[in-house]
Amino acid sequence: MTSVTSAGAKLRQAIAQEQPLQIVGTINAYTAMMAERVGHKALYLSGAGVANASFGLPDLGMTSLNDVCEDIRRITGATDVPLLVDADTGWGGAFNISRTVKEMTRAGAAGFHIEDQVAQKRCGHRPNKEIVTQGEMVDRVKAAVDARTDDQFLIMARTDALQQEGLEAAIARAQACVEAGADAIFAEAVHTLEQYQAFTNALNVPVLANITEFGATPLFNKDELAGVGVEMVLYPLSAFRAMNKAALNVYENILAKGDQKDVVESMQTRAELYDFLNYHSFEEKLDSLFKK
Ligand SMILES: C[C@](O)(C(=O)O)[C@H](CC(=O)O)C(=O)O
Ligand SMILES: [Mg+2]
Repeated sequence: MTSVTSAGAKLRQAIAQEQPLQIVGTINAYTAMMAERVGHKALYLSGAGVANASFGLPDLGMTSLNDVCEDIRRITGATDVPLLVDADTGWGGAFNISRTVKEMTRAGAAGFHIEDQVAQKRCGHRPNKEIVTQGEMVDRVKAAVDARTDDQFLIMARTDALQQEGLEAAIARAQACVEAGADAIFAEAVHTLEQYQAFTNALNVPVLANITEFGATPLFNKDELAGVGVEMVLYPLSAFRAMNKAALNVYENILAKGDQKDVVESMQTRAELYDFLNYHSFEEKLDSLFKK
Protein backbone atom coordinates (compact mmCIF):
# COMPACT_ATOMS: atom_id res chain seq x y z
CA MET A 1 0.00 0.00 0.00
CA THR A 2 1.24 3.47 -0.80
CA SER A 3 1.45 5.77 2.18
CA VAL A 4 -1.28 8.39 2.21
CA THR A 5 -0.14 11.90 2.97
CA SER A 6 -2.04 14.81 1.46
CA ALA A 7 -5.77 15.42 1.59
CA GLY A 8 -5.86 14.99 -2.19
CA ALA A 9 -4.18 11.60 -1.93
CA LYS A 10 -6.75 10.54 0.68
CA LEU A 11 -9.62 11.57 -1.57
CA ARG A 12 -8.16 9.65 -4.50
CA GLN A 13 -7.73 6.60 -2.32
CA ALA A 14 -11.34 6.86 -1.12
CA ILE A 15 -12.60 7.06 -4.71
CA ALA A 16 -10.59 3.96 -5.58
CA GLN A 17 -11.77 2.01 -2.51
CA GLU A 18 -15.47 2.87 -2.27
CA GLN A 19 -17.80 1.92 -5.07
CA PRO A 20 -19.30 4.41 -5.31
CA LEU A 21 -17.85 6.95 -2.88
CA GLN A 22 -20.60 8.82 -1.03
CA ILE A 23 -19.67 12.46 -0.41
CA VAL A 24 -21.77 14.28 2.18
CA GLY A 25 -22.18 18.00 2.60
CA THR A 26 -21.02 19.33 5.97
CA ILE A 27 -22.02 22.88 6.52
CA ASN A 28 -19.65 23.49 9.42
CA ALA A 29 -16.93 21.92 11.54
CA TYR A 30 -19.25 20.21 13.98
CA THR A 31 -21.43 18.49 11.37
CA ALA A 32 -18.19 17.40 9.66
CA MET A 33 -17.13 15.76 12.94
CA MET A 34 -20.43 13.88 13.13
CA ALA A 35 -20.15 12.71 9.52
CA GLU A 36 -16.62 11.51 10.21
CA ARG A 37 -17.66 9.70 13.39
CA VAL A 38 -20.44 7.73 11.67
CA GLY A 39 -17.98 6.55 9.06
CA HIS A 40 -18.18 8.80 6.02
CA LYS A 41 -15.06 8.66 3.86
CA ALA A 42 -15.42 12.01 2.10
CA LEU A 43 -16.95 15.39 2.95
CA TYR A 44 -18.15 18.29 0.84
CA LEU A 45 -18.31 22.03 1.29
CA SER A 46 -21.16 23.34 -0.81
CA GLY A 47 -21.03 26.75 -2.45
CA ALA A 48 -24.74 27.13 -1.87
CA GLY A 49 -24.12 26.07 1.71
CA VAL A 50 -21.46 28.73 2.32
CA ALA A 51 -23.70 31.38 0.76
CA ASN A 52 -26.90 30.29 2.53
CA ALA A 53 -25.62 29.22 5.94
CA SER A 54 -22.59 31.42 6.52
CA PHE A 55 -23.91 34.59 4.86
CA GLY A 56 -27.66 34.28 4.45
CA LEU A 57 -27.27 34.79 0.71
CA PRO A 58 -28.64 32.93 -2.31
CA ASP A 59 -26.37 30.70 -4.42
CA LEU A 60 -25.79 33.29 -7.14
CA GLY A 61 -22.02 33.76 -7.16
CA MET A 62 -21.95 36.38 -4.40
CA THR A 63 -19.39 34.80 -2.06
CA SER A 64 -15.63 35.10 -2.51
CA LEU A 65 -12.65 32.76 -2.43
CA ASN A 66 -11.76 34.00 1.04
CA ASP A 67 -15.28 33.37 2.32
CA VAL A 68 -15.07 29.76 1.17
CA CYS A 69 -11.49 29.26 2.43
CA GLU A 70 -12.53 30.33 5.92
CA ASP A 71 -15.14 27.58 6.01
CA ILE A 72 -12.66 25.08 4.52
CA ARG A 73 -10.15 25.83 7.29
CA ARG A 74 -12.77 25.37 9.97
CA ILE A 75 -13.78 21.95 8.65
CA THR A 76 -10.30 20.65 7.82
CA GLY A 77 -9.15 21.83 11.26
CA ALA A 78 -11.73 19.61 12.91
CA THR A 79 -11.60 16.40 10.83
CA ASP A 80 -9.20 14.13 8.95
CA VAL A 81 -11.67 13.12 6.24
CA PRO A 82 -10.85 14.52 2.78
CA LEU A 83 -12.96 17.54 1.83
CA LEU A 84 -14.14 18.25 -1.73
CA VAL A 85 -14.96 21.92 -2.23
CA ASP A 86 -17.31 23.78 -4.54
CA ALA A 87 -15.24 26.46 -6.31
CA ASP A 88 -18.16 27.74 -8.41
CA THR A 89 -16.63 29.31 -11.55
CA GLY A 90 -13.20 29.77 -9.93
CA TRP A 91 -13.67 33.49 -9.28
CA GLY A 92 -12.18 34.95 -12.43
CA GLY A 93 -9.56 34.37 -15.11
CA ALA A 94 -6.51 32.16 -15.19
CA PHE A 95 -4.64 33.88 -12.37
CA ASN A 96 -7.70 33.96 -10.12
CA ILE A 97 -8.25 30.26 -10.75
CA SER A 98 -4.59 29.66 -9.94
CA ARG A 99 -5.06 31.42 -6.59
CA THR A 100 -8.20 29.38 -5.96
CA VAL A 101 -6.25 26.12 -6.36
CA LYS A 102 -3.35 27.28 -4.22
CA GLU A 103 -5.42 28.86 -1.45
CA MET A 104 -7.83 25.93 -1.21
CA THR A 105 -4.88 23.53 -1.03
CA ARG A 106 -3.32 25.64 1.73
CA ALA A 107 -6.65 25.60 3.57
CA GLY A 108 -6.57 21.80 3.53
CA ALA A 109 -9.06 20.96 0.76
CA ALA A 110 -8.58 17.64 -1.03
CA GLY A 111 -9.93 18.88 -4.32
CA PHE A 112 -12.42 21.20 -5.92
CA HIS A 113 -14.93 21.39 -8.72
CA ILE A 114 -14.99 24.26 -11.14
CA GLU A 115 -17.94 24.77 -13.46
CA ASP A 116 -18.68 26.12 -16.92
CA GLN A 117 -21.36 28.62 -15.97
CA VAL A 118 -20.83 32.33 -16.53
CA ALA A 119 -19.62 34.35 -13.52
CA GLN A 120 -23.20 35.43 -12.83
CA LYS A 121 -23.96 31.82 -11.97
CA ARG A 122 -27.06 30.10 -10.66
CA CYS A 123 -27.80 26.92 -8.80
CA GLY A 124 -27.28 24.04 -11.24
CA HIS A 125 -30.86 22.88 -10.81
CA ARG A 126 -32.49 26.21 -11.71
CA PRO A 127 -33.71 27.20 -15.19
CA ASN A 128 -32.03 29.79 -17.43
CA LYS A 129 -28.42 28.97 -16.66
CA GLU A 130 -25.84 30.44 -19.00
CA ILE A 131 -22.59 28.72 -19.80
CA VAL A 132 -19.26 29.89 -21.22
CA THR A 133 -17.89 28.40 -24.44
CA GLN A 134 -16.19 25.02 -24.37
CA GLY A 135 -12.91 26.80 -25.13
CA GLU A 136 -13.25 29.06 -22.11
CA MET A 137 -14.09 26.11 -19.86
CA VAL A 138 -11.06 24.20 -21.13
CA ASP A 139 -8.93 27.26 -20.32
CA ARG A 140 -10.32 27.22 -16.76
CA VAL A 141 -9.30 23.59 -16.36
CA LYS A 142 -5.84 24.21 -17.86
CA ALA A 143 -5.28 27.10 -15.45
CA ALA A 144 -6.31 24.91 -12.51
CA VAL A 145 -4.10 21.98 -13.52
CA ASP A 146 -1.13 24.27 -14.07
CA ALA A 147 -1.57 25.88 -10.63
CA ARG A 148 -1.46 22.68 -8.59
CA THR A 149 1.05 22.71 -5.74
CA ASP A 150 0.10 19.17 -4.71
CA ASP A 151 -0.20 16.87 -7.71
CA GLN A 152 -2.78 14.83 -5.76
CA PHE A 153 -5.20 17.78 -5.36
CA LEU A 154 -8.27 16.62 -7.29
CA ILE A 155 -9.44 18.85 -10.11
CA MET A 156 -13.02 18.08 -11.02
CA ALA A 157 -14.66 19.79 -13.99
CA ARG A 158 -18.38 20.38 -13.64
CA THR A 159 -20.48 20.84 -16.71
CA ASP A 160 -23.85 22.54 -16.58
CA ALA A 161 -24.25 22.20 -20.36
CA LEU A 162 -26.94 19.51 -20.38
CA GLN A 163 -29.76 22.04 -19.87
CA GLN A 164 -28.80 24.38 -22.72
CA GLU A 165 -26.93 22.18 -25.16
CA GLY A 166 -28.08 18.61 -24.55
CA LEU A 167 -26.36 15.33 -23.72
CA GLU A 168 -23.92 15.02 -26.61
CA ALA A 169 -22.54 18.52 -26.19
CA ALA A 170 -22.27 18.09 -22.43
CA ILE A 171 -20.31 14.86 -22.91
CA ALA A 172 -18.07 16.51 -25.53
CA ARG A 173 -17.28 19.27 -23.02
CA ALA A 174 -16.51 16.74 -20.33
CA GLN A 175 -14.16 14.93 -22.72
CA ALA A 176 -12.42 18.19 -23.60
CA CYS A 177 -11.97 18.93 -19.88
CA VAL A 178 -10.42 15.50 -19.32
CA GLU A 179 -8.03 16.11 -22.24
CA ALA A 180 -7.08 19.38 -20.53
CA GLY A 181 -6.19 17.45 -17.38
CA ALA A 182 -9.37 17.20 -15.29
CA ASP A 183 -9.17 14.27 -12.87
CA ALA A 184 -12.93 13.77 -12.60
CA ILE A 185 -16.22 15.02 -14.05
CA PHE A 186 -19.26 16.42 -12.25
CA ALA A 187 -22.24 15.85 -14.51
CA GLU A 188 -24.75 18.45 -13.30
CA ALA A 189 -28.54 18.24 -13.32
CA VAL A 190 -28.73 14.87 -15.05
CA HIS A 191 -32.24 13.42 -15.40
CA THR A 192 -31.84 9.68 -15.99
CA LEU A 193 -29.59 6.72 -15.27
CA GLU A 194 -29.16 6.31 -19.04
CA GLN A 195 -27.65 9.78 -19.23
CA TYR A 196 -25.19 8.92 -16.46
CA GLN A 197 -24.34 5.75 -18.35
CA ALA A 198 -23.61 7.82 -21.46
CA PHE A 199 -21.21 10.01 -19.46
CA THR A 200 -19.39 7.09 -17.86
CA ASN A 201 -19.15 5.20 -21.16
CA ALA A 202 -17.54 8.19 -22.85
CA LEU A 203 -15.06 9.08 -20.08
CA ASN A 204 -12.05 7.35 -18.58
CA VAL A 205 -12.12 9.35 -15.32
CA PRO A 206 -14.51 9.04 -12.35
CA VAL A 207 -17.93 10.68 -12.78
CA LEU A 208 -19.84 12.31 -9.92
CA ALA A 209 -23.64 12.33 -9.61
CA ASN A 210 -25.11 15.24 -7.67
CA ILE A 211 -28.12 13.81 -5.84
CA THR A 212 -29.42 17.04 -4.40
CA GLU A 213 -33.01 17.15 -3.20
CA PHE A 214 -35.85 19.10 -4.84
CA GLY A 215 -33.80 19.46 -8.04
CA ALA A 216 -33.71 18.07 -11.57
CA THR A 217 -32.18 14.71 -10.63
CA PRO A 218 -34.27 11.91 -9.09
CA LEU A 219 -33.00 10.57 -5.75
CA PHE A 220 -31.25 7.56 -7.25
CA ASN A 221 -29.79 5.01 -4.84
CA LYS A 222 -26.02 4.57 -4.77
CA ASP A 223 -26.36 1.01 -6.09
CA GLU A 224 -28.37 2.20 -9.11
CA LEU A 225 -25.69 4.80 -9.78
CA ALA A 226 -22.87 2.28 -9.34
CA GLY A 227 -24.71 0.13 -11.87
CA VAL A 228 -24.25 2.80 -14.54
CA GLY A 229 -20.61 3.38 -13.69
CA VAL A 230 -20.90 6.42 -11.42
CA GLU A 231 -17.98 6.48 -8.95
CA MET A 232 -18.98 9.37 -6.66
CA VAL A 233 -22.39 10.33 -5.28
CA LEU A 234 -22.85 13.78 -3.77
CA TYR A 235 -25.42 14.80 -1.13
CA PRO A 236 -24.47 18.48 -0.94
CA LEU A 237 -27.15 19.94 1.31
CA SER A 238 -29.11 16.99 2.71
CA ALA A 239 -28.16 17.44 6.37
CA PHE A 240 -28.39 21.23 6.05
CA ARG A 241 -31.97 21.03 4.77
CA ALA A 242 -32.92 18.71 7.64
CA MET A 243 -31.19 20.94 10.20
CA ASN A 244 -33.03 23.97 8.90
CA LYS A 245 -36.41 22.34 9.26
CA ALA A 246 -35.54 21.16 12.77
CA ALA A 247 -34.36 24.63 13.80
CA LEU A 248 -37.48 26.28 12.39
CA ASN A 249 -39.65 23.89 14.37
CA VAL A 250 -37.79 24.75 17.60
CA TYR A 251 -38.06 28.50 17.05
CA GLU A 252 -41.78 28.25 16.28
CA ASN A 253 -42.45 26.03 19.28
CA ILE A 254 -40.63 28.28 21.75
CA LEU A 255 -42.57 31.27 20.49
CA ALA A 256 -45.94 29.54 20.42
CA LYS A 257 -45.74 27.59 23.68
CA GLY A 258 -43.46 29.57 25.94
CA ASP A 259 -41.10 26.64 26.51
CA GLN A 260 -39.25 23.98 24.58
CA LYS A 261 -40.61 20.88 26.31
CA ASP A 262 -42.33 19.52 23.19
CA VAL A 263 -39.20 19.68 21.08
CA VAL A 264 -36.57 18.45 23.57
CA GLU A 265 -37.07 14.93 22.23
CA SER A 266 -35.90 16.12 18.81
CA MET A 267 -32.66 17.56 20.21
CA GLN A 268 -29.21 16.06 20.40
CA THR A 269 -28.46 15.83 24.12
CA ARG A 270 -25.62 17.57 25.93
CA ALA A 271 -24.02 14.16 26.51
CA GLU A 272 -24.15 13.36 22.79
CA LEU A 273 -22.75 16.77 21.89
CA TYR A 274 -19.87 16.37 24.32
CA ASP A 275 -19.16 12.91 23.02
CA PHE A 276 -18.74 14.15 19.42
CA LEU A 277 -16.59 17.02 20.67
CA ASN A 278 -14.42 14.81 22.92
CA TYR A 279 -15.28 17.34 25.57
CA HIS A 280 -14.29 15.17 28.51
CA SER A 281 -10.77 14.56 27.23
CA PHE A 282 -10.28 18.35 27.19
CA GLU A 283 -11.48 18.61 30.77
CA GLU A 284 -9.20 15.76 31.80
CA LYS A 285 -6.29 17.55 30.17
CA LEU A 286 -7.09 20.66 32.18
CA ASP A 287 -7.25 18.63 35.38
CA SER A 288 -3.95 16.87 34.72
CA LEU A 289 -2.12 20.03 33.63
CA PHE A 290 -3.30 22.20 36.47
CA LYS A 291 -3.74 19.87 39.42
CA LYS A 292 -5.21 21.61 42.43
C1 LIG B 1 -23.92 21.27 -5.61
C2 LIG B 1 -24.23 22.72 -5.55
O1 LIG B 1 -23.44 23.39 -6.50
C3 LIG B 1 -23.89 23.31 -4.18
O2 LIG B 1 -23.51 24.49 -4.13
O3 LIG B 1 -24.03 22.58 -3.20
C4 LIG B 1 -25.74 23.04 -5.81
C5 LIG B 1 -26.67 22.22 -4.95
C6 LIG B 1 -28.13 22.68 -4.91
O4 LIG B 1 -28.40 23.88 -5.08
O5 LIG B 1 -28.98 21.84 -4.62
C7 LIG B 1 -26.02 22.86 -7.31
O6 LIG B 1 -26.33 21.74 -7.73
O7 LIG B 1 -25.88 23.85 -8.05
MG1 LIG C 1 -22.61 25.14 -5.96
